[in-house]
Amino acid sequence: MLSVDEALNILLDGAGPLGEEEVPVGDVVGRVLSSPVHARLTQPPFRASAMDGYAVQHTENMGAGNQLEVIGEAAAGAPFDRPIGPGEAVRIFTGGVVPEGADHVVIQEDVERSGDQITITASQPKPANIRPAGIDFHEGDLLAEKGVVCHALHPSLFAAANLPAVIAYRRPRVALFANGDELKAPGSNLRNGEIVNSNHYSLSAMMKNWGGEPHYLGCAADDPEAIAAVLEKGKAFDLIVPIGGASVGDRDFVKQVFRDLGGEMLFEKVAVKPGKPVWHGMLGSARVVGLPGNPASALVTAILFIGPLLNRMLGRQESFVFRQAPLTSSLKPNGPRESYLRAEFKLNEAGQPVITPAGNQDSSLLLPFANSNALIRRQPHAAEGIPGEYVDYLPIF
Ligand SMILES: Nc1nc2c(c(=O)[nH]1)N[C@H]1C(S)=C(S)[C@@H](COP(=O)(O)OP(=O)(O)OC[C@H]3O[C@@H](n4cnc5c(N)ncnc54)[C@H](O)[C@@H]3O)O[C@H]1N2
Ligand code: MOO
Repeated sequence: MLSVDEALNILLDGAGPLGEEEVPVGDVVGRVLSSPVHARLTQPPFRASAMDGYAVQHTENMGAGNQLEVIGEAAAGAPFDRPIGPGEAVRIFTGGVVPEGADHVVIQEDVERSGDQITITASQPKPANIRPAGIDFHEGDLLAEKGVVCHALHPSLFAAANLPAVIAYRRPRVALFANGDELKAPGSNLRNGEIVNSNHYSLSAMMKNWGGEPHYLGCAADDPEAIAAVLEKGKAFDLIVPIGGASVGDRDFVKQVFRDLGGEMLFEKVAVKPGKPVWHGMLGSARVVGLPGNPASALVTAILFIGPLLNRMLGRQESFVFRQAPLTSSLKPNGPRESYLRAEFKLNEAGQPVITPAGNQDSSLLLPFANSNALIRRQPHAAEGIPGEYVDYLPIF
């Protein structure tokens, strides 16, 4: 059986970005830039007042008792269009254009005004309260590199640089479908043997977080024709993710139908626990990653395989960064598969990082997974783990 690394190498071989598109700045959060973004203007575009007050020419020993004549007003968006000279002042507001000739703004708290006369009431030791043009960035400056994943600060940064849109990699379109006669929608009256169809909800949420565009194509019955129909639909997508029917049961038809449709199988099993039946192939131009039906198996294999694949399809190269923390409880010796244990990472009462594996690691369980924020990685045949021993873990959620 392939190791996780061997399977990842096959899966990621040849995977790369899918194309580019223009994205309005308001929608860039989570998108990956496909080219560097440069400022289209200098910000601020002019010398701007940082305070409400009076723009003046600063003089040595300027301070209490100095009188100046107010010759006009400069509000934000409405500049005063003449230069000012010694002894003159222009009423100015925060964000207003500082008139030519002025190099200082006396804040209004330091001034008494009487008609068009102001008298300064406090020492003004040096020129202040003016933001030079371009203090934030200049036209042409690099705002964000190619490959950056935009976060909540980028929309305002790009907008402030006068950019209505930027160019990002197209999001991979993912078709996912469930299959199984026993699966019913949430809220159904379940008969004996039926369970709720739940995997695609969290899988879709994770794929969205990884930058993909998930489309749920529904739940196919355990019937080759139904599965063929949904796989055919999936061919129009970048990635097809069948959920369940991956194993060896008589009614696990997905892989057989995939082959009958001309699919090329690239691997069928991985030495990983949970998730051994995860499989991968090509159907036309669509990549296919088949996930096992057990919920924890589906979600762990999605983290291990679909996350990195979407990352590559978005032009990114990063791989997992494992961290280390000491165990709070013991672990049984590991079997022959690389294992990923649902676990909670936290700081203990002494403020030290610790990690606690969930008590039950059965691959059908969702509740302990939902209460976890990490996966502990155990190598094949790892010896018993003892409390205090450092283990590798992958932060999730
Ligand atoms: N003889 C063997 N039996 C099994 C093997 C094996 O190697 N030999 N592998 C086991 C492993 S490991 C796993 S994992 C499971 C996975 O099997 P399948 O991918 O074929 O999954 P199903 O049989 O379709 O379903 C398994 C389980 O999960 C439930 N399920 C399926 N889809 C959903 C869904 N969308 N939402 C919620 N729950 C779902 C399904 O009802 C079953 O209970 O096979 C072992 N067997
Ligand atoms: O690998 Mo299965 O996912 O062990 O239950």
